[in-house]
Amino acid sequence: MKAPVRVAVTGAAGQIGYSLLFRIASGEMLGKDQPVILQMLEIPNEKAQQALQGVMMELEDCAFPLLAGMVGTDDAMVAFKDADYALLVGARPRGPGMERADLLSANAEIFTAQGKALNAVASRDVKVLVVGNPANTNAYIAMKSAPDLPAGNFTAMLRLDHNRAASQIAAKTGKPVAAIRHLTVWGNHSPTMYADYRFATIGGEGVKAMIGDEAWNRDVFLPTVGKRGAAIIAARGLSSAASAANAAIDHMRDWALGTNGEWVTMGIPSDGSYGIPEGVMYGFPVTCENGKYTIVQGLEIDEFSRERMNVTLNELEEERAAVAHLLA
Ligand SMILES: NC(=O)c1ccc[n+]([C@@H]2O[C@H](COP(=O)([O-])OP(=O)(O)OC[C@H]3O[C@@H](n4cnc5c(N)ncnc54)[C@H](O)[C@@H]3O)[C@@H](O)[C@H]2O)c1
Ligand SMILES: O=C(O)C[C@H](O)C(=O)O
Repeated sequence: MKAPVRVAVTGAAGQIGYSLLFRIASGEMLGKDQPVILQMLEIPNEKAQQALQGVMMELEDCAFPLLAGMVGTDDAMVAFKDADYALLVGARPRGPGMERADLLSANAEIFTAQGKALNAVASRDVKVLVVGNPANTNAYIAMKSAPDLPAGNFTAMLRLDHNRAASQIAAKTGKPVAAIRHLTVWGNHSPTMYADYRFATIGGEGVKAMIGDEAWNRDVFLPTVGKRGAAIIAARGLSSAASAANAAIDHMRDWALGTNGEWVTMGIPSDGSYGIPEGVMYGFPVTCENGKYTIVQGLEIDEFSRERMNVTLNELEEERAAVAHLLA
């Protein structure tokens, strides 16, 4: 039996937490041979802490063979202590009358504090996934607040967008979703994201040629994928939770256990590839092996794609500028 690893999850009593924790404890994220210790963080509020206790009771009641321990806390220094994996889900939601800038600064405070706590107490190899919105900028803030950890340990979740794009393509082509390869989503987890199937294949055949409909790409596919989060909120009255938790599991599993050469999308600090300025937390196509991700290189960027990639880049740069004073 392997030694247990420590998995920190913030916002553990929230919607996504409820879909996520049980799957981590059952081995779906890190493998059926990998025991885990769950270190769960919630806000210092009686109701939230009580709800967290309830979640922990249920985790106990599952008698998961791989669940080697549990910690529930309101202290980030406890939750992140020696963490090997950290899923930062808890964030401040947008309230009535709140502008995007207010949301950015409310979350900047949370992710500055959590970045500092990770810097102080987490494993030096900790793999961090930020789910809480605005995910890319929150991940950027946490990364900047943790100068002693490698910047590449911080990632943002674009995998839900990637999975949404795959399902739309499967529906359009009538092919199984599992057969789609080489798909990606560039940029920000926001409606400006650029879902790109120009390189995608199904059974070795190019998806672009198979669909052969640029108007569908521009007028149906891109808006459907980009606005899917809003469509779910409109339908459910709550934001996506099970699909978001599923994407978080996919992201961490692939990062930790590898993709066997297949592309997945991760929000990562740019290394300058594809003209995206270094350090910007941007969705890229990557492959993963031995616990490391590598950006897929050499893809041709046509004029339409460059335009889309710049729109989402500009939005990220605006978000970065809006929080810059908090990171000084
Ligand atoms: N990146 C993505 O694809 C994606 C997809 C879906 C949702 N999200 C985002 O994920 C976040 C969580 O969604 P949810 O539906 O679970 O929300 P939720 O409101 O149900 O749960 C969030 C939980 O986080 C807790 N929390 C808030 N601040 C915290 C802090 N500083 N430390 C620890 N816990 C804290 C809250 O008390 C709450 O229990 C939201 O920001 C949502 O917009 C992102
Ligand atoms: O869109 C949202 O606000 C929720 C989430 O980020 C999503 O994509 O479902």
